[in-house]
Amino acid sequence: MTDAKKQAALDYHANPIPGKLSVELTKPTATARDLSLAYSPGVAEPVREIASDPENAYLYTGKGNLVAVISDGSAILGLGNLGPLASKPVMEGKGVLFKRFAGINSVDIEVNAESPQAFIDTVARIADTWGGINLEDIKAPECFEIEQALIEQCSIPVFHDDQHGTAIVTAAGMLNALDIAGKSLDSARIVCLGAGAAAIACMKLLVSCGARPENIVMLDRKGVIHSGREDLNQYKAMFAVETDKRTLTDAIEGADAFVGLSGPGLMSADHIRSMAANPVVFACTNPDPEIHPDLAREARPDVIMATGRSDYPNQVNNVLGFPFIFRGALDVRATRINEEMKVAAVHALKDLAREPVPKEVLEAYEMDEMRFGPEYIIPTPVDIRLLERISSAVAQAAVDSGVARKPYPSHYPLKTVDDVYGG
Ligand SMILES: O=C([O-])CC(=O)C(=O)O
Ligand SMILES: [Mg+2]
Repeated sequence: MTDAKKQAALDYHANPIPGKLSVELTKPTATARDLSLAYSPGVAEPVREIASDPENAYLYTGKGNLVAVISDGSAILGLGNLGPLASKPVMEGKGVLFKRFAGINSVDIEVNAESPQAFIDTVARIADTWGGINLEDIKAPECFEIEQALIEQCSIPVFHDDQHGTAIVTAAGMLNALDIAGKSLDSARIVCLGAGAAAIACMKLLVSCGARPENIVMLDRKGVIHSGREDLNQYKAMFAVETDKRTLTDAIEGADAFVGLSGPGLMSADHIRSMAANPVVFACTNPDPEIHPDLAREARPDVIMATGRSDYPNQVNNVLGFPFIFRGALDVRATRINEEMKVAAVHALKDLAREPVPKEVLEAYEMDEMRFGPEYIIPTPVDIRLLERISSAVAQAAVDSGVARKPYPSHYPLKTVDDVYGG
């Protein structure tokens, strides 16, 4: 970023009031009567109701539309372990996106935990008060154990956004990009640079969607993850392949697709030049991608390129997933977000990219045209139809797969965030 853009980002966060979120009241509070209902003595009535049946919390409190965004700051974007407090702008940012795109209230919680177990215990003890828990920016491999333990201990959806949100959006974008390149997922040779939370989840979901494990080469900081390595944790070991390739230069030659979830600037023009025809390059590290889109295009005019950023075409970022996935899960009171719901989200997102783009989106991006092709493989976050399509698909999949505690919502499909409480 230029110095001017950096300063603009700081000013945006500082002015006119610090931060990006506030709390609003939903009930009248003008009169003594109002206050006697909102607080003592009236508040005792919903207390008694909830004490006698915890489900009543959905009726008398904000629980059903409230998500906790929880991090320990151990893997903030692609910036690394900068601690809980430094993660707060990102967690507030996730709250902005939850509210803006899906009408979901959220509170950010940054936990200073000395161990994964301490983090798990902290979250488990406060879990009941939320409709769902979005885990964010927690480093691998600890994030896998943390998420699994919390899913087991909580009866509300617990979702590690960097794994599954990113994987859903990547899979949708990849299916479309390969299609545009005239290729298919089941025969594509894929190189994944990075072996953290997002990388492992992305490759797992691509395999669920039809990619062949033997066609995937994953690299961590030490190079290719191959079957001869003895330093692999169980998550990386799932992707160990028999190969004599050792470096990115070895692996990328002739590859159809590259997925970068690693660090800034790790891919060179030479790497991209050695890929197969119509290469698909997802350089998704935030804020600075593995290769700059301008450099990639200069090296390979036939590239189909995506980044995690909103200032270039094809933003493959979990913002296209998590707000709407939680919306659908909350509205059927799902006990968890399962594989069926994730795959339903992939297809809803992928299919939406093939439809004509509404004029509001063109205006927001100051473009005359956007149409399914190399420069538009995935919808943009401002596309209001995401709310309708993904939430509906996820809610239906939750009902069909037996994790919903309520029927498919009668107020669906949602056309705007003003509709989220129904009529
Ligand atoms: O915040 C973003 O832009 C996407 C994300 O979750 C990350 O990079 O960790
Ligand atoms: Mg994140």
